[in-house]
Amino acid sequence: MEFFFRVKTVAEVLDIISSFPPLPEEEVDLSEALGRFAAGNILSPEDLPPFSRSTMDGYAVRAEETFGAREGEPTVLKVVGEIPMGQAPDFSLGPGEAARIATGGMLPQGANAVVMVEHTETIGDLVEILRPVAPGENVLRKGEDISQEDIIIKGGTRFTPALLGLLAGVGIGRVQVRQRPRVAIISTGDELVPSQERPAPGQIRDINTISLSAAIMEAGGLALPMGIVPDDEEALFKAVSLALEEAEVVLISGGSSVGTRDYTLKVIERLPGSELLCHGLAVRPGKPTILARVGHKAVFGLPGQVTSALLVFYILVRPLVCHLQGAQGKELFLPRTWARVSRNLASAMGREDYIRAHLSFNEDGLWAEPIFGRSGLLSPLARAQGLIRIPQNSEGVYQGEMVEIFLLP
Ligand SMILES: Nc1nc2c(c(=O)[nH]1)N[C@H]1C(S)=C(S)[C@@H](COP(=O)(O)OP(=O)(O)OC[C@H]3O[C@@H](n4cnc5c(N)ncnc54)[C@H](O)[C@@H]3O)O[C@H]1N2
Ligand code: MOO
Repeated sequence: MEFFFRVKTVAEVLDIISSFPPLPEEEVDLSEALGRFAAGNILSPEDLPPFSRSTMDGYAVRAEETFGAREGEPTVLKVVGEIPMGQAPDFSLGPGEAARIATGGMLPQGANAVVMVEHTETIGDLVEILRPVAPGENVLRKGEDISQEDIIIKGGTRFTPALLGLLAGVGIGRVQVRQRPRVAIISTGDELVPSQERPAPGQIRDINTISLSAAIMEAGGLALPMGIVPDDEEALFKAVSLALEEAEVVLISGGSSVGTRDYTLKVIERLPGSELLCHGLAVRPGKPTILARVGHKAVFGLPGQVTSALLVFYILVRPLVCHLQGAQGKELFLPRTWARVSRNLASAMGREDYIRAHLSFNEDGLWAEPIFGRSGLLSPLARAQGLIRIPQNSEGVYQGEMVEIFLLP
């Protein structure tokens, strides 16, 4: 029997993944850009805010004139007008003058600070300033949020709600992104029935199609579920060939191991122009992972075990789906943090371990409590908020040691 003859490390496979060409660019509305990646740096065409604005309701003043003001010894200024919202003031502030202003109002020429209304007393057309303000106090300077020519977002970075807001704020309505990769999912196994159907004895419902589809969408890809294929080499060959016409990435769930009914490897090797890049990954769980290149497209054989399939997705497929969309650097991976581990964990040298973990805070910071369970069980993963990564060159970690955590979507 042929065993895993090309066990590769996660780092090696990630390196291979970076050699797939990113997809072509397209332009989309801001409303469609959330979670996608900027194709290049975006520079601001203007200042935000475009003029200096008050951050408080009160009086626009010349800060220097308020120095030394206090209750009993106020600075008295003449109120020369009120600044209407949404309009530029049609006057400037001279010495000894103040103007009523609302939060967000445009500072008049001559003013450089705002005194909050609760620190003033009005007497007719005069205002007593009861506390001093420093220059710039209670004011958002023109260009303080973003200056013209500032880089708002770097190429390869994911659009977040706040970044989209900044782009809207400087009048950018459309952005360049890379196309969403289409990712086909083929579930294999004679025992599988569609999840809406009632399984007969010996059958189980197809879980991986839905969990992988959701993971693909979370990563910004377009999920193409191709249905269930029986343990039959010809049927699988046909399904994979069809999937390769439709998608840039094909996931075959199940049949990746070394059993007599595991046809994934045979089928991949038969695909015209296919190049086997990895059969066997130095990771637990997920060892029987396959990756091949067919032209510019990637075909993964994912382990059928429900947790292994999703974990390998997060470790390898998600970075590819992000890379194809132009993601760079840490944007390729799930967000990472560090936590103390709540118990000793053993690991074997030469392989990375990913352990599901419950995350919680106490007075020492973030703690990761491992959740154990075989890879055929899904609820330990469903209960986890993170994955502890034990690197390849480690024999394990001691209770209280800091460990790297991937935060689960
Ligand atoms: N002799 C050995 N046997 C196995 C090894 C090994 O090294 N030597 N590795 C084990 C590991 S680890 C894994 S992981 C599995 C991987 O097996 P396959 O990728 O060939 O997957 P299947 O055999 O088709 O399925 C495994 C398991 O998962 C269930 N499954 C599959 N697809 C789905 C689905 N879409 N929804 C729900 N459940 C699914 C399937 O019924 C099996 O129970 O191999 C081990 N064996
Ligand atoms: O390596 Mo398997 O993927 O443990 O279940």
